[in-house]
Amino acid sequence: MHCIRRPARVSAVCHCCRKPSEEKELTWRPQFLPVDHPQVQSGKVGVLIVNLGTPDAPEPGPVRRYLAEFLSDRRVVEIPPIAWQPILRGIILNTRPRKSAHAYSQVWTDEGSPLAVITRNQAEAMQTALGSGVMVDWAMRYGTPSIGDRIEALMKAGCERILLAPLYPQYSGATTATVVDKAADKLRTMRWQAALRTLPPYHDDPAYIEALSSDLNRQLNGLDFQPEVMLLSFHGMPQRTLELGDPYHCHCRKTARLLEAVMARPGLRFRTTFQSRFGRAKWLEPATDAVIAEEAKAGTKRMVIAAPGFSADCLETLEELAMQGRDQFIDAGGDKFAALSCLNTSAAGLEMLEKLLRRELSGWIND
Ligand SMILES: C=CC1=C(C)c2cc3[nH]c(cc4nc(cc5[nH]c(cc1n2)c(C)c5CCC(=O)O)C(CCC(=O)O)=C4C)c(C)c3C=C
Ligand SMILES: [Fe+2]
Ligand SMILES: [Fe+2]
Repeated sequence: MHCIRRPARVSAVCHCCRKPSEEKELTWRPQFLPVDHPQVQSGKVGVLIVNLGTPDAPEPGPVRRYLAEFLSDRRVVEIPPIAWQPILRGIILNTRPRKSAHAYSQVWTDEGSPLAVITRNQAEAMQTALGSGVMVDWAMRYGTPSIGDRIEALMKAGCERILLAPLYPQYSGATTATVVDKAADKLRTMRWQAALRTLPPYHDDPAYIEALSSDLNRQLNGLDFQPEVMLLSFHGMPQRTLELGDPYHCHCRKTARLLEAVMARPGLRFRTTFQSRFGRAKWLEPATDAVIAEEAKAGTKRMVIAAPGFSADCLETLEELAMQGRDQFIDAGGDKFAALSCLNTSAAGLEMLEKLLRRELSGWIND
């Protein structure tokens, strides 16, 4: 019998051929084993939490590098590279980095970009929650730390099984799928691959809806005004992706419908909108900025906005919604405005995340 899988172990001894990895430990090596047997660590389970990515600094150079990688992903911009790359290199990367760097500088923290800081904190909290039987790490799809490097690190630490957890509740080709592609690119280079599981979209998972409902209700109860309308603003996508069969739009709509029902706040109107339009193509509608202005012009005085599709606060929520959104609302005649936080490391958010991860780890770890 060659090999029986054993519980998690990181050993200096290969548990298959029982070859000690350190030459000095070779007290009993049978004659037939090769002397150059590599060091082996095995039997562990890893979780890799992934989010979109962010520049390394709020300056034009790092933002340019980040945007170049992000916007060259063919799942993000579905224009043939022969047409797109000249526009990207010739126009966008010469104009947008300066503007975006300024926006980033308004939300940057002492510890770094909010998206990276919060994602790291979520991973640390999951390490504590799941215990030492699992190794939890985090990565970014674009920029650093990269998915490939962190998969390699988990495997070097002995993880033979990895749960890849893109923190996108709503699936889209431009987010969830490209994370899986990137992980597969890394595995493609390996002789001995880890077994991979992926966290499915959780847009309608009762644990996610409950977590959102309880955390948003908690934040609403702490406001010093009673909002008339609550916008549920999701990141936009080109309209064409919906027509091509991407489920993202349906997932967003379903999250919004379930959330509104569970939040049960009579007297509060809910509207679903799509933000962060990029480029000239038609994007999903209605657009968040248009609805903010339309509401204020129609006489709405008190508005709150939440972004249920973002697991962590980032440029798009802290600058675009909380800062620009407020200005748009007040300039158009509104009076009171609040942008609510994402689930981040709230108690409700972490409890939900632990539940989802434990479920997907089922059979790999003891409950
Ligand atoms: C939550 C899901 C996201 C989807 C869907 C999404 C699609 C998408 N985004 C762009 C272009 C940009 N997005 C940018 C920032 C950004 N996008 C998401 C999430 C989704 N994007 C996040 C979490 C962030 C914030 C990153 C951060 O560092 O805080 C940016 C960069 C910022 C800027 O220059 O404005 C761009 C550009 C496209 C084209 C797209 C769908 C096809
Ligand atoms: Fe985006
Ligand atoms: Fe649908």
